Amino acid sequence: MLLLENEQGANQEAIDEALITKLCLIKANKECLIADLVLPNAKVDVREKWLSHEDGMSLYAYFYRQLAWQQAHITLYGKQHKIPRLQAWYGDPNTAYKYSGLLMQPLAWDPVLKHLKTLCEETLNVCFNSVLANLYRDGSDSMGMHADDEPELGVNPTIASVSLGQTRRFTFKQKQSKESVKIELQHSSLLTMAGQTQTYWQHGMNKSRTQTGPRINFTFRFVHPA
Ligand SMILES: O=C(O)CCC(=O)C(=O)O
Ligand SMILES: [Fe+2]
Repeated sequence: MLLLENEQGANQEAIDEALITKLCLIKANKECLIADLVLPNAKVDVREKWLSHEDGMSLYAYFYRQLAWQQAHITLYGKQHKIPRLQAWYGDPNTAYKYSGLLMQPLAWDPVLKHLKTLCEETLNVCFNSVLANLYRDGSDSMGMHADDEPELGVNPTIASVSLGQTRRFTFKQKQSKESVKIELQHSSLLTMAGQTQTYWQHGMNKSRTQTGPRINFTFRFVHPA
């Protein structure tokens, strides 16, 4: 019996190793179209079908199962609230990140997540050292309007945002005029926010009654070590 259990364990590990090797061979579509969003004082573009549909599905299934998803709490006016999504923060050892009063220590890179980072770096010619992973379990999970403008991201950060799973509507809102622009973030797409986007605009994702399937999003960043 013990032997059988050991054998099964070894087998499972072999499968995982093979799967990781396969996922680390995924390539991004170098020819995909780049659509620029027309937002004043911002630099935002979207690459739809940046990954093939099938590769995106395989990555989605792996990350859903494999990442250390947690439901964090934030404290607002002295009261604790569960944030309406699951999150995980991965990065190089010196990339602790403060977010809504939470100090998040990075988890060590998962090999497939590190590969996805490399694909973003190759596409954009930018270095990243950390990523916030978000899992929106259904349409009632969301992210409030915010700018990724923490000092540790530096001036005019480039942020690469990869979407897998359910398409969700994403909103940009100009900080001063409150003008808003909505786009649909599709499975396997890459959205890039750069230049002065975080200075002049907020972004976020409302709850949805129609877009109810689960979605995973990664925002790759470069955190300047403290
Ligand atoms: O889920 C998304 O598309 C956006 C996530 C985001 O804005 C963030 O992680 O800062
Ligand atoms: Fe953000």
